[in-house]
Amino acid sequence: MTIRRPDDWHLHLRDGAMLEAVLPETARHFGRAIIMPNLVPPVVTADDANAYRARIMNALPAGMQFDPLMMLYLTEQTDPADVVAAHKAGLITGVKLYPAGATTNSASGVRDMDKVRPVLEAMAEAGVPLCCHGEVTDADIDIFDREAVFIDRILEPLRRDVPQLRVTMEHITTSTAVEYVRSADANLAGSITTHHLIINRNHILVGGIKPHYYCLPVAKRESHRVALVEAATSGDARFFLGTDSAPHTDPNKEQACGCAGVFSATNTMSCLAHVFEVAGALDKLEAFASLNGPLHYGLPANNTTITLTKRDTPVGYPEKLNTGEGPVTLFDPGFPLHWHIEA
Ligand SMILES: NC(=O)N[C@@H](CC(=O)O)C(=O)O
Ligand SMILES: [Zn+2]
Ligand SMILES: [Zn+2]
Repeated sequence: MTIRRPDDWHLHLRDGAMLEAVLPETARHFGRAIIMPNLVPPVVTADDANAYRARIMNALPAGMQFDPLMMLYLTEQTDPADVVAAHKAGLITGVKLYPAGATTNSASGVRDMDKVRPVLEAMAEAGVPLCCHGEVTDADIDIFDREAVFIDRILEPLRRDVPQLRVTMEHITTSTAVEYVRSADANLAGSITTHHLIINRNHILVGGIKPHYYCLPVAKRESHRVALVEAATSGDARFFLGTDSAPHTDPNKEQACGCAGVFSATNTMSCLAHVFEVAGALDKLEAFASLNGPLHYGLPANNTTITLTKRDTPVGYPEKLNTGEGPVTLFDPGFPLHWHIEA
């Protein structure tokens, strides 16, 4: 099966030795990716984004083609003029909202949505997309409810007050989010990860705790996974791939307080072909991975292709990627992957 080259609309490349190790894993199959700005310190200004982009291009092995789409990390100090100018100059694709404390390296994120209202209004006016980590952080809200409460308390009021803002609810994990995106106008889209199409919370918790399946938002019960598969394989243009491939070294995952994040860049396309085949929707894979994302961000689809071939012999993906910072365990879907990718 040959499809347009896919893009990844939510990717963590990190920096330094980790960046060098993980970048080829994405660039091998993907044409572009939205690069998450949650470095330490975060990517908050156009200058930061420019410098980070240069480090990424510098780490790209000779002969590989890849276009990193840069994001700014929204803080309560973000200057609306800097954001609008950076977007106009083509330096950034959008701005990322992390509710403070919601996930990895989100301490500089937003505590009070009123403080960022001027930036969001300027973005709506200038057509700058907003990407959201859609979870509230209130201590009294159960971790399995944090996405649904984000819709009620943050996203719906924001979209009512600033309806022209183009929003992606990223890495959605619930049928509530699927329904919310379906019920909205074209200014709202939902990205879905590879792992949330494959695992539910049992994978994390049954038979011993599995740190390599722990990510945020945390995987929910099976009925939510089924809703995500239905959305992804439906062909509905408002749903597209954002892998949220988020490498952490094994020592950082396998400990009493382990980091959140699943690393799936290497085998994502084989996993997706499997999921779409099981759903009887291989003909919708191209829309989900290669067409719907560019449509939402107002970009053309890639003009090169990749070919996926199903073989009797499974693909021999390694269990771990060795990086200069230590080993990173690759997402294990729990079944053999027979779809081979030729880029
Ligand atoms: N998804 C995760 O569990 N972790 C991401 C952050 C994020 O996307 O929320 C990371 O940076 O490690
Ligand atoms: Zn997130
Ligand atoms: Zn992420």
